[in-house]
Amino acid sequence: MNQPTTITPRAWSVWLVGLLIYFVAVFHRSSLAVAGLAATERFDISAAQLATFTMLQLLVYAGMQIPVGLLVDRFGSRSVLLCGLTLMTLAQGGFALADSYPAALVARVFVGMGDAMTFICVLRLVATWFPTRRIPFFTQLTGTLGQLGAVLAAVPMTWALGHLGWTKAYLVAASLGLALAVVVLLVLHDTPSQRHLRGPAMSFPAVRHSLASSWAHPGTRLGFWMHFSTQFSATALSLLWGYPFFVKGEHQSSATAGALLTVMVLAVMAAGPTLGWLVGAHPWHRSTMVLTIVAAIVTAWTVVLAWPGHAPTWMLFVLVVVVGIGGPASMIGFDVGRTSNPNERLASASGIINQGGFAASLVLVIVIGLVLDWRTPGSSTDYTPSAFRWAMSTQYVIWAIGLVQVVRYRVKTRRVVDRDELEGIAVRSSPAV
Ligand SMILES: N[C@@H](Cc1c[nH]cn1)C(=O)NCC(=O)O
Repeated sequence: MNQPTTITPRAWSVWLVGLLIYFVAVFHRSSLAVAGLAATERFDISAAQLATFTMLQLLVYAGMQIPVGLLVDRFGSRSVLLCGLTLMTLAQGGFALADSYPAALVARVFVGMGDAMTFICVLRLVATWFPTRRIPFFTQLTGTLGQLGAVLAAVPMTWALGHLGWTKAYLVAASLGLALAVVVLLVLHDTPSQRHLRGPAMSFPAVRHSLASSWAHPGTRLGFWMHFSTQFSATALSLLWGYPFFVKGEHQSSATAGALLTVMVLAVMAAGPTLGWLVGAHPWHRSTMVLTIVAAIVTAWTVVLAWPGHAPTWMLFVLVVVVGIGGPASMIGFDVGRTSNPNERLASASGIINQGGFAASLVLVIVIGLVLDWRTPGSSTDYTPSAFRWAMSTQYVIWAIGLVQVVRYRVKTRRVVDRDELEGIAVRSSPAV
């Protein structure tokens, strides 16, 4: 399959449809964040049971990445995207109608599964439909614009829950998927010349060989550890702990806590395209960019956590901007995976890499909860600033592991990658290393 040399109108339409589906997936994934109070009342559950929704979703998402990557390499993006969209739509419909906690948990598991089938498919479409030198930019743009789904989940969903009630609000959300499925059927082709791209049949030895070959390349491991090190802080803050940390740990008002989380999304928007351009122009320095960004995140957290009393509001804004940049920085991992694997292993390599950040986020979300409970007397959830300081400091362990691994695999990858060839990739057409 030849790489296109220009961006055709069909490439734009395929990308827009893929982006819309990813946007809807981020919307569904985040749609519980503003419904916490309504959920505790509807299902009569505690804060810990509410947090279980988020953990379960992250667990399913991370656990599905490798199987989904293999499915995309075997059946193509179009088929897997349709399957994911159908799952998300049905599951969100089920969540709308669920009236017990177990039923709601089952629905969230399937939302997580459908969500897990989205991003890797879109990455594969970008890598197939766009000229090689444009891939890093459009990959970043996809990740960045998709995050707007979280904004849609915050504002209109709050309105819908207040005005339409739980069932109607979630049913309307679910119906987005029906319209999109029709668009996928009409518009989306796996490649410029094929509606469906089918890879070789999957036998157990073939799957094992393909995964082992991807993992054996130090570039795939470098991508994994890059993704692992960069995004967990932003994910843990945006999905669960940001609001309580700012309000209870840093004595900010609810309005300021909301503004801080919104600014984090704006930082993602601003940083994504810039990083996409930088990665396309300087592929040899991708790991240096990641190391610099992680160092900045660690520094910002250290200033906030070491500040006597609670940190000033301006410093918290600096924190969310720097932490937010970690989201787009994690996308650099996919680019390293792309230039380290042949096309037929691209999606499964992306699946391996995508596990990194979500596994780290899941561990952090759980550990923060455990440390908060440990540092708070009795069974109260009235967490103190000191308890939050302990809990947030656990991130240092994850950063330390991630940074050591990024440095190790950067050295190993640079040994097997030819710099001229890699930088040539930015202007020629065939991914090689
Ligand atoms: N790091 C995210 C994407 C991102 C881009 N900018 C901020 N976040 C990622 O890995 N995404 C996968 C997904 O399914 O969302």
